[in-house]
Amino acid sequence: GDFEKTPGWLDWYDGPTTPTFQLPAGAVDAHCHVFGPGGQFPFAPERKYTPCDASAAQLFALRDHLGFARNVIVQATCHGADNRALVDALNRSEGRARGVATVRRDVTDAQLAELDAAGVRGVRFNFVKRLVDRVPTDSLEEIVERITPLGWHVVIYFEAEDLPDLYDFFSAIPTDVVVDHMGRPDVTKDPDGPEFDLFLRFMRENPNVWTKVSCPERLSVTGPRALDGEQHAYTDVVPFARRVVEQFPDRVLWGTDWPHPNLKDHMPDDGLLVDYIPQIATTPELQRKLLVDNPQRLYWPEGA
Ligand SMILES: O=C(O)/C=C(\C=C(/O)C(=O)O)C(=O)O
Repeated sequence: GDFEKTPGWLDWYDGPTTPTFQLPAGAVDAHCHVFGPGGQFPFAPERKYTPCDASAAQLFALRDHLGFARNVIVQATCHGADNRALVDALNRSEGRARGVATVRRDVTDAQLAELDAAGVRGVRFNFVKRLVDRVPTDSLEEIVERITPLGWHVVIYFEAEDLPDLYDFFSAIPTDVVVDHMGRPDVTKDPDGPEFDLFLRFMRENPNVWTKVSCPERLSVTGPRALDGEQHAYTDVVPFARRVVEQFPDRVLWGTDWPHPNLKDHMPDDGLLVDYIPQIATTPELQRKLLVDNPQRLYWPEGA
């Protein structure tokens, strides 16, 4: 059916510039989504927003335009635990995409096997209250038990204020754990202050924990322009992301987050977002780890 977009919805940026920054060969966009198309893959009744359509073909066209070789496609909450759009995109990717799904505790072994065969390599646990209703921890623990034999990992999306309460639960997850967007730090705080140090301590104490250093456009308070007018500079986010890349160079990932759900005040040009990367990964070696080696090790461990 036709789905009315959430009022004020910002569609993804049409006609992104060609990045100035030359992505290294084999670069992976390790965090992106597909939405519907709603006529073919209906959005979930329990969703908390209704997006525009954003197809696999459009995602792969952006991949090629920006110079990425591969994608990791993450199930968006607007599709709930209905992973059909994700599986369809993986099937269309000719082996160039892997997936992170959303499952419920009653998922069957056959369904897990089907997701694994399509290229799913992890599940996502979302704790952002504006996106999902809270899932009881015992359900999540049961899902972890079910996916561990598959060699899958757990992607977690939470807000920094919730990390203290979730710290022990996250630290007990036995698989690899990938944090979306650094756990959304409050970038008005001191990057060397106690709030961000809790996240850095979480990474120090748990060598199985990785993080995406993506989505400056979600975290920035100063906005896309630097004082000198440079676009997509997100200068208040850079110190946080640089610290993570330099302290944990082998456990960081990056993604465009296309098609950028729930942005309110501006829609980034994905070409300029790619140009942001050298500000947070400042050497070719760090860029290769962030964009090639790390996502390859986690999502294509079998090799190229
Ligand atoms: O795309 C992101 O990573 C961020 C958001 C949304 C989702 O992840 C989703 O709906 O699955 C958000 O902060 O609204």
